[in-house]
Order: sequence, then C-alpha cells, then structure tokens
Amino acid sequence: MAPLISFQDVSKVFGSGDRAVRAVDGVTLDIEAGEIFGVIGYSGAGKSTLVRLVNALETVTSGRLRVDGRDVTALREAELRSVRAGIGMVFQQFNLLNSRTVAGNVAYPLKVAGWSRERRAARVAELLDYVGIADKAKAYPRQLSGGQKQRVGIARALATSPRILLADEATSALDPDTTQDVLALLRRVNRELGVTVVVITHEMDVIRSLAHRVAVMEAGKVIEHGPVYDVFAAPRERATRRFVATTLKDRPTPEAVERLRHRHPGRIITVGIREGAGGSVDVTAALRAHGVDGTIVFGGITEIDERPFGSLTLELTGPDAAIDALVADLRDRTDVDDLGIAGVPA
Ligand SMILES: Nc1ncnc2c1ncn2[C@@H]1O[C@H](COP(=O)(O)OP(=O)(O)OP(=O)(O)O)[C@@H](O)[C@H]1O
Repeated sequence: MAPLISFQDVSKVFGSGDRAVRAVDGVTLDIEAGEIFGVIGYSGAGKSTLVRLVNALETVTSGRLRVDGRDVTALREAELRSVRAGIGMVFQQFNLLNSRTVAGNVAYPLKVAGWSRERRAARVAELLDYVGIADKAKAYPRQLSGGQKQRVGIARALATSPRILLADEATSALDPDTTQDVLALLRRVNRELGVTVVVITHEMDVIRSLAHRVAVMEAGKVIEHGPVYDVFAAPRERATRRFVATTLKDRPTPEAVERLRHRHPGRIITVGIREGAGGSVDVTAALRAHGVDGTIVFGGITEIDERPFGSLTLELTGPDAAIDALVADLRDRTDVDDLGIAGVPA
C-alpha cells in the first residue's frame, strides 16, 4: 500500500538571497496510513513548517509531496481545499473562537462545509461525547481548563471525519496529568477511528508514550527516523541521544557516577534492559549463576511500545574472576557499561 503522506526530497525556503532560511531541507519521509508518527526537534528545527506543508498552509519550494494519493505540489487552490478537508489540525494554543460556545466551535467546520443545522447538532453531540465534555456544550472557552480546551480542539479537528490529524505541540501548554489524558485521547482517536496522527513535539516523553515511529529534525533535516523502540534503544545522532536522555534519566551522569563511586567502592556496571530476540536479560539470574552479589544503585525501567526498556546500575561484589565472567556473559546478551572500581575507572 502506498504511504498516506510521502515527502520526496522536499525543501521549503523562506525569503531569498542572503536572508533565505531553509526551514525544511531535503526531507524524504513516508508516513503510513493508520500509524502515529512523531516529529521531534528543538525550537526552529522546522517541525511546524514540515506539517504545514502537509495541509498546504505553506507551499513546497522544491521536491514532491504526496498526501492521500495526491501530489499537493501540483494542485490548484480549489483542489487543495479538498485535500485540507481530509486533514484535521490541533494547536498548542487551542485556537478556539472565544465568542462561540464549545458546541459552536465544534460546529464551525461543519457549517463551513455546508451541513444542515440538524446534522450539525447531531454530529456535535456525538463528538463532545467522544472527547468526554458533553456537559460543557454551552460553556465558553474562557470557562474551560486547558485540557478541556484541547478536547474541544480535538473534537473540532475531527468534525468532518478526516483521515489525518496533525497535532502541533498539542500538549505543550498542559500540566503532566492533563497531558496524559490528552495523549490517551489521541491514542483512542488513532486506534478506534483509524485516524493517522502526526504529532510534533519537543518532548521525548510525548514520543515515548504515543508514537509508533519517530523522525528527529535538526536544522530543517530529518537526521534520524525509525520505530520509536529502535530509536530509543540505539540512537545514532547526538541530538537523538540528548532527547532520549531527557525522558529516561535511567543512566547516571558523570557527576552521579562520582558520587556513586564514593559510596560504593566495588565494581560498578550499567546493564541495558531491553527486549532482544531472546527476550529481556534476567540480571538476577545471571548474578546467581556466577555467584556474584549485586546491589542496585541507580536505574529505571519503563515501557516503550509495550516493551521493557531502561537500565540498571549495580555495584558488584565477589571474586574478580567471577565478576569478569558475569560481565562477559551479560555483554553477550545486552549492552554493558563498565564504570570500574573506585579509583580505577574501567
Ligand atoms: N513564515 C516564515 N517566514 C520566514 N521564516 C520562517 C517562517 N516560518 C518559519 N520560519 C523559519 O523557519 C525555521 C523553522 O521554523 P519552524 O517554526 O518550522 O520550526 P519548529 O521546529 O516548528 O520550531 P518551534 O517549535 O519553535 O515552532 C526557523 O528558522 C523559522 O524562523
């Protein structure tokens, strides 16, 4: 099946001459129907521009971009409008109409699309129920919390049953608990309604808990992309490693290692916990098998894509030969970072 969204060497340049900014620079990327695709990058990396090309809010400078079977680089305005009708969008600042009620906001795109009053009312009731704010139909945006406003934003974006939902920093203005609720709603929209979701974010936590695949952007380019689990397990680029480090915090920083060494004079190792071909490594069983004692001194294990991921840092005590054999054994099965013993770095 052809990808739902396909970028082929797409660039977007703002301005010209000395002032030209290559906001998107030679991006080649496919987004498949039915997936949740994350785009992560620091401010100014080109994420917003990339998704604004998808719904033709910006025009492509060079390259080809296909959306839902159509080459948007070759379409006229009237045809672009029909492409846009198949795409919903939610924003960081919600972009609600303050003078209209919640129901009025959700009904707005239906009105624009020419739906009758009765059909609109039925559809709005159904949508508000789906996003969990049926009781707020008559409220105005100023009377809502941030999470409720974003639910209105999502209901409005889904009103005309789009195949694609673009979410530009949709949770960046929300507190952590509300963020989780909105991410859960986006997950339902994807799973139950089959909507392909493209999320833009600068938070790796959002990618970790929501996306199936991820692209990392830097200076207009996609520097790395793949399944979220694979990118977390083996980040290749420096920027990607920094993003991964912000969400897991399972590995001690050099300063933390110094402190650990102070308190724990034995040999310290960090063992990666991840799912490989033979399942995930059982550290306690390995310690037992080699007759080595291990004290867990740092670590964290989470789930990515419903699979275990993280690391444990242990202080090992026992005969040197047994410890060497244990480390070699673990190395065969996962990544092991040997931090050495106090005063003798590995
Ligand atoms: N309309 C425009 N005119 C000129 N330059 C622009 C325009 N829109 C974006 N840019 C520039 O393009 C680059 C990428 O911007 P973009 O907003 O896509 O990045 P971003 O990764 O989404 O960042 P942020 O998270 O801060 O929004 C930036 O250097 C920005 O200044």
